[in-house]
Amino acid sequence: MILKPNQIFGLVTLTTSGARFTSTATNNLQFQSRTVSVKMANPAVCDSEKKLITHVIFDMDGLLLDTEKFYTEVQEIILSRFDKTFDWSLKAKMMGKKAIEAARVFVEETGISDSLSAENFLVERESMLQEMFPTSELMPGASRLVKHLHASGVPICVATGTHKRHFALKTQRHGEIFSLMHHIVMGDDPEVKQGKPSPDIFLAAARRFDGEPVHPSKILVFEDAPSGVLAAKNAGMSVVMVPDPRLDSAFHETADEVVKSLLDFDPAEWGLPPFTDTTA
Ligand SMILES: O=P(O)(O)OC[C@H](O)CO
Ligand SMILES: [Mg+2]
Repeated sequence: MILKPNQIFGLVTLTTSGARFTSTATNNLQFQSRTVSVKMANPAVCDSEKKLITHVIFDMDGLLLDTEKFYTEVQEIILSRFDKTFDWSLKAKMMGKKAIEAARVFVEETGISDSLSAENFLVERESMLQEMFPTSELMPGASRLVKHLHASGVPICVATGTHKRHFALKTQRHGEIFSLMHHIVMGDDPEVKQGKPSPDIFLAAARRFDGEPVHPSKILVFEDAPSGVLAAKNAGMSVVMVPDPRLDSAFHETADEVVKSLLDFDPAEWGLPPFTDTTA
């Protein structure tokens, strides 16, 4: 069964047939201290289609860079002012989105919009984020995978909901990795009319590769956020999800593959050049 983009603008639950996932031996992945059941429920991509992958698009926050924790921390601080707590069901609705879109979700879902507008929420969190972002670290396996794909001649790029100013702060210690990207599309790009789960950003990223237009079925996206996984599927692309272990496993079901870390991704299973090293 092939999903059409307009079938999956919301979260879908599909059957498990034909699905593949990376785990130890069963469909239970051990994530730190708790076990999360991982059902690969999207049969949209079969094994023969996987071998068609020629191009790769990386998400950034929470996927290449360990930056989602900064947003979580700041949002916890702001909510505590209202005697409220920040939880992962709200986090799941915010992550991956453009700043103003996530901000609207935040103030509305927590019921504080009468006291704090989305715009003022962004102002309030800005100074804290500006201090945190320059300390950003790479996620495990990010450097190895990016360097491998680049060295193998696979065209790679970044599609991130973050805007230009924050991108510069987050990546200032990681110029080497980001310089390997063919291009980088950010949330404030004029072609990105709507943030994830709209396919805008991934379609814009696909258009900017060199050469003939790349068909979405030849593109593999790496994402950590539910909205990002949906955006990739809405763009007609394949997607490997690397979710935070605290995210509800129901969000895994839209992805074509779920891995607990980029270290567990095997390029050869997607027809991409295999790793030749044994180190991570
Ligand atoms: O996950 P990204 O890279 O699209 O970034 C989105 C926001 O900046 C953070 O959730
Ligand atoms: Mg992300």
